[in-house]
Amino acid sequence: MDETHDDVLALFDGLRVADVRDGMDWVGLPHRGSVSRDITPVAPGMRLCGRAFTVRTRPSDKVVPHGISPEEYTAWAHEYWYGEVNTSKAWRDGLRPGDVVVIEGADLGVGEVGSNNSLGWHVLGAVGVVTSGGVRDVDEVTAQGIPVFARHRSQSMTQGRIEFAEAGQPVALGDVVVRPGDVVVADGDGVIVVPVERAEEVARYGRQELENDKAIRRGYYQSLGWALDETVK
Ligand SMILES: O=C([O-])CC(=O)C(=O)O
Ligand SMILES: [Mg+2]
Repeated sequence: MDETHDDVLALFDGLRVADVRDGMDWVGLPHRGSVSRDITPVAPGMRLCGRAFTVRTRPSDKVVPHGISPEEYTAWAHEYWYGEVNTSKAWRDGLRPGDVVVIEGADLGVGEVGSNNSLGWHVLGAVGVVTSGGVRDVDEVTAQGIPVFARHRSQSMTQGRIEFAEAGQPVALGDVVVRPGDVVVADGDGVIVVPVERAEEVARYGRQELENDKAIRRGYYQSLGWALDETVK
């Protein structure tokens, strides 16, 4: 594991997306980082912080065979499509603990992330997934709790629609560029990407704003006689 990088990630511990946004503003990056607001958590309460592991997919022009039996279709879909064309076999062994799988998707109504692949990537160390494409199996993704942020919910598998293009290169999440190793933070406010070389100072001023906010809200809690919770301690 890259120790320097993990030290940087530790600086973001507990920071909300709003704090990271503030930190970006404080260090002169007001127009950078905030990912399109239509990329949202699958379920309320999902949050993640990690380093970007980038994957790009692309619309496929490969032809789906016609007139084949369902058994032949099974072999084609499982062995050819998921084995060779749209496969995470090409990159998933490169995942390390603390990675966020960031997928540049296509607006094709495809559920390229689901309960199966997101859980498999988590087994290999990923803390969650952010895609500019779609998610399916939303109820199971919710129950499993591995954070997934996506642009839309879509029923379809990828075959005949989307194929793997490359991993480990800069990708687009909407109009935000994400490079491998950039810091990705996501919660109910959406997703923000921090250029890794600015991460330390962004976290410093993000934490300043979080502590400021906590102190004010703690006072309100006390006036209301509310028990203090983690958000104000
Ligand atoms: O099969 C897919 O591409 C997505 C999916 O449903 C899963 O991983 O569970
Ligand atoms: Mg599935």
